[in-house]
Amino acid sequence: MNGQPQPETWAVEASALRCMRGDRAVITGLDLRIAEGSLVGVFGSNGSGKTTLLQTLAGILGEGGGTLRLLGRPLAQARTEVGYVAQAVPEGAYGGIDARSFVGAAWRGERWGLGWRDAAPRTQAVDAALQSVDASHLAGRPMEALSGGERQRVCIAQALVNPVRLLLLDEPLSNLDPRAQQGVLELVRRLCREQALTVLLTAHDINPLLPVMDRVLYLAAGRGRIGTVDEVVNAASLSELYGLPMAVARHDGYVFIHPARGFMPEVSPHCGHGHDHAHDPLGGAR
Ligand SMILES: Nc1ncnc2c1ncn2[C@@H]1O[C@H](COP(=O)(O)OP(=O)(O)OP(=O)(O)O)[C@@H](O)[C@H]1O
Repeated sequence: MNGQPQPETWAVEASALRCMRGDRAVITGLDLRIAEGSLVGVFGSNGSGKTTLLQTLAGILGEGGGTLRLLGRPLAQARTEVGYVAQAVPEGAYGGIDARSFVGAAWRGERWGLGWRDAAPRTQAVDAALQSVDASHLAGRPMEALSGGERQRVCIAQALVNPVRLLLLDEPLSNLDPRAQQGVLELVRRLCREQALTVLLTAHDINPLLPVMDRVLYLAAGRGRIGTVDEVVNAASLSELYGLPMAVARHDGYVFIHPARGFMPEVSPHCGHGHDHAHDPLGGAR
């Protein structure tokens, strides 16, 4: 792509991948190659399968067919090097836990119980994870008392408490104001650069990601297309993907995507996630 040398090991390599919800294929055939250390924005209408894809890559949902390799290995062998941050949990779901305990709860030593021998490595891992997201000062604060942006940082720290190389973030920008969104994106960009971490990040609005992402993955109608913004986000490419005539307009550095004869609210730059998308004409694969 773009004449760039191709890496020997892809962070994500999928061919004809099917992603399932129960017995239903949400994504019917996805070809994907993502270079290590890249930041990929994952977009698509409500129900197009963004969460399903991330949960498949995280090994939470089983694959329904095709091939999938992560970090050069079959998913089962790479799983411990994959971190996943789910969509925001409802208020009150943290049960009074503080940020340090929240991060530490994911440390893999917890699985076998915490003996005195494990306490020091766990403390070190938690401190390092909080520090890597500039959240050391939040360690003693209850999760419930954090702002949305602070909480998102701590959630990312939790995913980094084990030595991961692929980080999957499901809508980390939702319900954040533009400044907090920018803070999270700068953090993610830095993690890619400094730790060679590969990040897939789902979002509804492409615009905040334009300055930071290396590749766009657009999902529609059970399929997906990956490339640079210019390669993917244009009328011809999206029309083919959706199977509908799509229009892409650029104005003042913003990108607007909508059906050529309609309205698709979730990709407006001002769209948050707090309103009803039920009339979205471009819902995912049926
Ligand atoms: N727990 C579930 N059980 C069964 N079907 C589900 C479940 N979660 C999602 N689905 C279905 O799978 C399809 C893909 O959903 P998914 O959440 O992956 O889409 P999405 O692109 O992340 O959507 P959104 O933008 O609304 O978060 C949808 O049709 C949805 O109804």
